[in-house]
Amino acid sequence: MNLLQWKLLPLLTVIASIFVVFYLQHLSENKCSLLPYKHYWITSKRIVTPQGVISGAVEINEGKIVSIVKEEERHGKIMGAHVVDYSDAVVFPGLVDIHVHLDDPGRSEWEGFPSGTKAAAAGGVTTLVDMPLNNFPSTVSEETLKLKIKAAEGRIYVDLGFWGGLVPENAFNATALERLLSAGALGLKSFMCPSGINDFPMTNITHIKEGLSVLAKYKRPLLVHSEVQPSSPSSTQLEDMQDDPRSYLTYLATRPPSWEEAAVRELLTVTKNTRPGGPAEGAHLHVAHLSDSGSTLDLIKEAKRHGDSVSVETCTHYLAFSEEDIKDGDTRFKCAPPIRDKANKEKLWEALMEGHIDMLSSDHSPTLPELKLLDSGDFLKAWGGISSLQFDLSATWSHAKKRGVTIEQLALWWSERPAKLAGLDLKGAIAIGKHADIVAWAPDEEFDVDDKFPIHIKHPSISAYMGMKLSGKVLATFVRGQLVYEDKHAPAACGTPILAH
Ligand SMILES: NC(=O)N[C@H]1NC(=O)NC1=O
Ligand SMILES: [Zn+2]
Ligand SMILES: [Zn+2]
Repeated sequence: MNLLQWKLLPLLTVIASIFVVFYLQHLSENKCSLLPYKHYWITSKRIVTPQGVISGAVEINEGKIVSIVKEEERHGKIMGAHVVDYSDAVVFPGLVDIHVHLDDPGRSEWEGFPSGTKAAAAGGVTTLVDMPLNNFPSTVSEETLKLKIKAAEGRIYVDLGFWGGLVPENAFNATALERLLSAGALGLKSFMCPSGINDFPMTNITHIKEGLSVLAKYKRPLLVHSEVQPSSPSSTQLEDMQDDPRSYLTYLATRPPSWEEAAVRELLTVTKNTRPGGPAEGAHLHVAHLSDSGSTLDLIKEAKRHGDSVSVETCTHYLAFSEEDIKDGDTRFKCAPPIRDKANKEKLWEALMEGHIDMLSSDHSPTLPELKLLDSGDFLKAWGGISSLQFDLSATWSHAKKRGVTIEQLALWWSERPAKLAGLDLKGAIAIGKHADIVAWAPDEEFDVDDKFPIHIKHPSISAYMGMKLSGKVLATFVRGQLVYEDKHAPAACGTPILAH
């Protein structure tokens, strides 16, 4: 018995210590990141900084960028340090997508925070700003914003900010708007036409004027869905209602460019107030998802020349597709304002490259596949909204590179300017002191978006990008220094809600 004890005891001690070591390792494992360290360097021959593309190294410590060195200055500096080398791949500021509908809480079966933010991480998008509608209840008060922040807790894989809603119910109630802004909404969003969601009613220009005067105090923007439905529909629109609802042209004719033009014309009567010395100085008006590159854009250019504080975004789908590509019945492409013809698309690209369109967004607005009515292909009844979030970067790059767009321009449109609009000082650039929000991607690598491709949005079948070949493959995504995606996601959802103060 004694002898047995003497033999067993050391064996038991060894087994126990193995367990202890494993347990401690497990405890110290950082579930937020696929990297085991917090202080390291990222190296690449193509690092995109606001001062240009450099070959060199970026030092990251405790979630922030602490130094950036060029190749020729690098020697010795990173000896003995942890290095993640991306060689020829592009090291780019993480994308800031200021226009997404994640539908959480309340309609998370449409998308939801976990799948939406996982798709973002897989696509190189490190910050999202969620729209106040399609979730339920709509985010139009301090209380409803708090519900959203609570729903995001422990369920987001990238950082997430929130727009509040400007609706008739709160537009004349400055106290309610102030409470919503004080609770952290980065700005407000309103619609000048029916939003498609009953609990988010449209605003008129008086509501918008009131909203701007409150926003001026907070120096935060108002984003507007700028389409106005004429009070009496034109004869062509009435005829079109009897046309084939499966035809894309039928749908296109129901929302002509004149809707966008009429909305912007009205908006510009109040943006005068945002000029220096004006009654709404400090407020800013942002035209969401411009599709019309004609008269609507001309009006915006003129307002900018006069010193109005205005900006405008267009979306990936207006740059990637045109009316000519859309097959009858393919309601995956239904959105508002609609995707117009090829000549319009080319003019949007020109306007971007000339600096008249300031930035890009996805307007990722998914729903349940049943509501896209893919079986009947009825463009008039199907849900309007494009599912694209994971392919923001690759889809824009695939088309941009054919037009001689530089990688620095892409960073301006997708990171720096949207971060600035949303007031996110620590986001949007690879620069010392900023959050280490970074995406490494291979600009020449092509891939097919098909059933074999890991798509993370909840309903891949309704994505407009299914079946496409894209270039610009995302290799790795870092949020505040945490490697959140590299072929797989980090185990834990460690994105943080971003609240304005
Ligand atoms: N409610 C909603 O998401 N609407 C969006 N969908 C779309 O195509 N345009 C929008 O504004
Ligand atoms: Zn909209
Ligand atoms: Zn939208």
